[in-house]
Amino acid sequence: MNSLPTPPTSASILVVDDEPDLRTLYELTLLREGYRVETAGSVQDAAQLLLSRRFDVMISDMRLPDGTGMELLLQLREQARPERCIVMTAYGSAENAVDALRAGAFDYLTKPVDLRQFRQVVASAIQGIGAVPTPGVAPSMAVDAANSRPLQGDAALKALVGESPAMQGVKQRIAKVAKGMAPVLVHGESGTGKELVARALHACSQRADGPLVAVNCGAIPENLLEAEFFGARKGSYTGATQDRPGYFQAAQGGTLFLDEIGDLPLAMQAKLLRAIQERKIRSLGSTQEEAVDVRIVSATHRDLAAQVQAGQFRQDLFYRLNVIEIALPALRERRGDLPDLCRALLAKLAHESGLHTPELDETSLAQIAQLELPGNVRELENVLHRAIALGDEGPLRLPPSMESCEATLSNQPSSSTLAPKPPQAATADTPAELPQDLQAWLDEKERNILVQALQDNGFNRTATATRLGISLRQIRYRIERLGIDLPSEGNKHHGDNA
Ligand SMILES: Nc1ncnc2c1ncn2[C@@H]1O[C@H](COP(=O)(O)OP(=O)(O)OP(=O)(O)O)[C@@H](O)[C@H]1O
Repeated sequence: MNSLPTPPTSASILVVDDEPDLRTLYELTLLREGYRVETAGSVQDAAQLLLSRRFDVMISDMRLPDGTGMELLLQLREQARPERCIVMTAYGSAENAVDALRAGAFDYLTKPVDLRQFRQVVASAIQGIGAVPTPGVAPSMAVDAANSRPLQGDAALKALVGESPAMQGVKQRIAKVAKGMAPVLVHGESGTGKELVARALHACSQRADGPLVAVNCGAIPENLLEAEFFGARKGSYTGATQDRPGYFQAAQGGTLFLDEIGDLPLAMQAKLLRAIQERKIRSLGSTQEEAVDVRIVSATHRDLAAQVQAGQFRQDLFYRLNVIEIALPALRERRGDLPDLCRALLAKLAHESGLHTPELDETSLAQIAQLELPGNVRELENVLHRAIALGDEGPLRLPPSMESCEATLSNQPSSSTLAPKPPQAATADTPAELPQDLQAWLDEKERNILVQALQDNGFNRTATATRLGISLRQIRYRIERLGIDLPSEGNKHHGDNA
């Protein structure tokens, strides 16, 4: 079967398809790429081959005469085999593809298979296996080699501070799903660390050497979305004086992180869905389509399922993005992580600002424990930033006049060691009735505070940021996120190429 000479360390691939012509086409395509190939026409034949040897990758059609590619995939997973699986599904059967990804397939291809895409997906599955094992070598080698990026991935996981059971679960899930191509949707309140999760997914994947492109979907003007995502050819719109790559091109071979995906307008959702399904994009003003090899990680603080119900988010796109979900806990659900978080954030802030790292003693921790912190870790970071900036030598103390904290102090009785807040400060801001939609309620509060502070500071963002104890980047981000219109200056920051 395998007649062409192959390099001694080439990867080995098993192709399973019952149509002899297609089998030959795939086999020849792969042999030309320098891989070693075996083929099988049924589940039984494939199982027989798998009994006798290991492969690096198995590519299987979904529908086979005596079963399904899914059965083979599940068998491999049950036996904890190292083969990466690519399944081929009929055009339009999105459910099969999603089910296969959920069951642990590395990736899927839609029939009729585009050979360029076929080569790309296989290359992507092989990439990161490292020193590709020759047949007969212990399977663990392939697994170890596939994990050949422990330091980068470890560092990114460590940046996600917190050892509470909820955070341990999140980190385990990241490590488990990082290696595949399945789209991941990260869900969590604002400030819970969704971007850190996306970075960890990228760093733990075999794409870690490729780019990570982070995009805030809510911050791009609607008329620029298409050009920003897919690129634009010179002259395609006023101001396009040269060819410009889009986020998809910039993320080629890496990860595209779509933050605030729930803010994407419906028209753009349709275009994004097409790009994800076809894995091809067309730059604005171009007649040519180009293939893209990008892993999609998206994030939202919204309830996307509810947005689907309300007709604000396309169900098919939701289905595509949400193949794997990672839910990030709010800080109030993991209060036990506060000491570790404070230590890590203080060290980071002190390093960034050149200020000393204050000691955290029981009193400082007790003070911090009194804060509700509805803005999660980002709010904790802001509180600590202000405390360092305003504090004296010695252990960290929250300044009694820390106005931005007043609203967040809990109603619980203050400890005598704390700088006590008048109870009315806490209750004045507490709604008579609990909000139906906490995030919308918090957004509204945040918006009012920002508008007030911007007005007080003549719409100078730097002065407003200083007044509120947050960084310029954060205030820009919040202004964009909450859609606050500034009288003179436009906000141009939307993509953030890491
Ligand atoms: N577990 C964590 N460990 C350390 N730092 C964290 C953690 N979670 C969040 N942070 C810090 O909090 C800030 C906000 O995090 P991040 O931007 O990832 O949140 P987010 O959930 O993406 O927020 P948003 O929805 O508002 O975009 C960042 O400075 C980040 O480094």
